[in-house]
Amino acid sequence: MTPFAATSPAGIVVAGLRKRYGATAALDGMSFTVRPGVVTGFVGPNGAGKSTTMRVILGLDAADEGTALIAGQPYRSLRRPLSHVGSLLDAAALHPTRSGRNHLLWLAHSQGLTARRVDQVIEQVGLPSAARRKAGGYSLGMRQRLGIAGALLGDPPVIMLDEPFNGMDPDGIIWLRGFLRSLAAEGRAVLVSSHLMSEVQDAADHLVVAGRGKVIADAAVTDLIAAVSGDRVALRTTAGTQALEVLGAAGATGVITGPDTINVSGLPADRIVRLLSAGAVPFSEVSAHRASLEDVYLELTRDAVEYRAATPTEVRR
Ligand SMILES: Nc1ncnc2c1ncn2[C@@H]1O[C@H](COP(=O)(O)OP(=O)(O)OP(=O)(O)O)[C@@H](O)[C@H]1O
Repeated sequence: MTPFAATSPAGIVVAGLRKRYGATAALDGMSFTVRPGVVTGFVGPNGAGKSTTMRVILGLDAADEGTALIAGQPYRSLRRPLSHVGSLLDAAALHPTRSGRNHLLWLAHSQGLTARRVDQVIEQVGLPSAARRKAGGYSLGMRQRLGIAGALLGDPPVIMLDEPFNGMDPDGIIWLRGFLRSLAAEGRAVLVSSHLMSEVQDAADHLVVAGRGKVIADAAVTDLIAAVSGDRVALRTTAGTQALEVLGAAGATGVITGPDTINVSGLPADRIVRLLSAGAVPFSEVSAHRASLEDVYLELTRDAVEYRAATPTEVRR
């Protein structure tokens, strides 16, 4: 191994990418890192700059400013690129009269890879029964699987998939989540984009949330959920006034949300239980509020959505 290879960072490092298309700033300082052994979800509303970032990483588009490196090198200087990074950008980009297997053979031969490797990846993505049929007749879900097989051909340490859940049925989605996790468990750096948070749920360990060409959050999924959940605790009690008095005296604030429900902030759930018990205040439930990934996404992207349908009130105005 050369000293350069030994010291170059693994995975993907994107730093300060800027790109304009006329008046549109598609990328406005996009920066993040995709680490080995981790599935990084790349999410954000339509037009956030996810596809442009991926195209720049793959050298298909040039940035006006900034750098995008794979294992410390720009894509264009990688020798035998399929063995460094596997990608799926557009599942529809297929020769319709060629079979799925022939499509992969053509890709493999261009990189000095064997037919045996082609059959291995077909097996891995669950496509053996369809591999010899014309790709033009494939459903979008099957095209996604074929595209993922192509990304795996060179057994690369970095995998990058743009909207791979698109068009997949529920079984396919469950399969892909597990598959992405297994690729990361083998030590690969996996970047997967989606404009739907629900798709990357249970697949990504880390999230890069993009909006208007830059990163608006970059954190572990568990940290993001904790931050958006806040310290709210849901309390169910028939003695609301008494509960508010006891908890208020200990520094908490409460908002009555229903006939026997209160949202409490400022104290952890176990302390609330102890205080209510000590004050002989009856209660039937105390539960820490846990935000869903969907809540996290909506909270973070509220100001970054480029195309939002007018609400009925806005229409009436
Ligand atoms: N070739 C192009 N010519 C002009 N504008 C472009 C081009 N490619 C992207 N854009 C614009 O750049 C911005 C970012 O687009 P991009 O496709 O990267 O976003 P995205 O996050 O991938 O969105 P989506 O989820 O819709 O694919 C958008 O405003 C888009 O209209």
